[in-house]
Amino acid sequence: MITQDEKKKRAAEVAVNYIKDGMVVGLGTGSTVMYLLEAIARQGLKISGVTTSKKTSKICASLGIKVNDIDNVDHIDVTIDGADEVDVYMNGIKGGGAALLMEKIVAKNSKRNIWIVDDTKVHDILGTFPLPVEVVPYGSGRLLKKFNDKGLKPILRMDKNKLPIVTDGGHYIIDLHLNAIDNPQNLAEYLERQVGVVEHGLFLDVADVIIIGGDKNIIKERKNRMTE
Ligand SMILES: O=C[C@H](O)[C@H](O)[C@H](O)COP(=O)(O)O
Repeated sequence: MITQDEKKKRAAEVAVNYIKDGMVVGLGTGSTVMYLLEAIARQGLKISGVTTSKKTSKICASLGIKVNDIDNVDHIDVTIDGADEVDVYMNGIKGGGAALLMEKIVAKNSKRNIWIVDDTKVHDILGTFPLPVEVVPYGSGRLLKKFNDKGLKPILRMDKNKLPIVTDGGHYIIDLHLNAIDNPQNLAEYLERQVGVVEHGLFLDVADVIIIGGDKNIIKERKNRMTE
């Protein structure tokens, strides 16, 4: 049996083959993406990276990976990112590392999105992983109450000093402990209607390819991507 870290690494090692010299590549956030960044640096790939968090920018700087501002590139060829949970429809939950806002902006501006996960993250229905919702600090207490009244089991995410964690965008994160999300589309639409919600971690119809690292790697490809 291989470890979860080894599975993440395997997925990242497959994903790096989708990158070619000269590409503009969206670079996700998290421990799985860390393996990807190491592989990009090791192979000396000449890419222009568009990062999804301060953390990823910092790692790129330390590994010598060139980074460009999202507003200074005219397209993003492919974005490779991790995910916290994926379902059989290739939808997912992201934001466990509080980077969901920039991740969604980069993903939505990419020609192709590839996710790299280990096989422990694949479930029939989303919701095992608490759903992160990024909110404006002002009035976040009202949103907590509203979500609680609706039975969404919200918890404000805290740091080790018991202070609300603050995202790169200056917002808070409320995690919804739902266990099972029967209708992700409905929940996404409800959250998008709430004033004070900046973004949520439901990434529906975003991934074109999911590389699942495990004893045997699995590659899933979306056949018909819905366009907006
Ligand atoms: O906010 C963080 C991101 O959505 C990550 O991609 C996600 O949490 C997966 O991270 P990891 O690869 O560390 O499990």
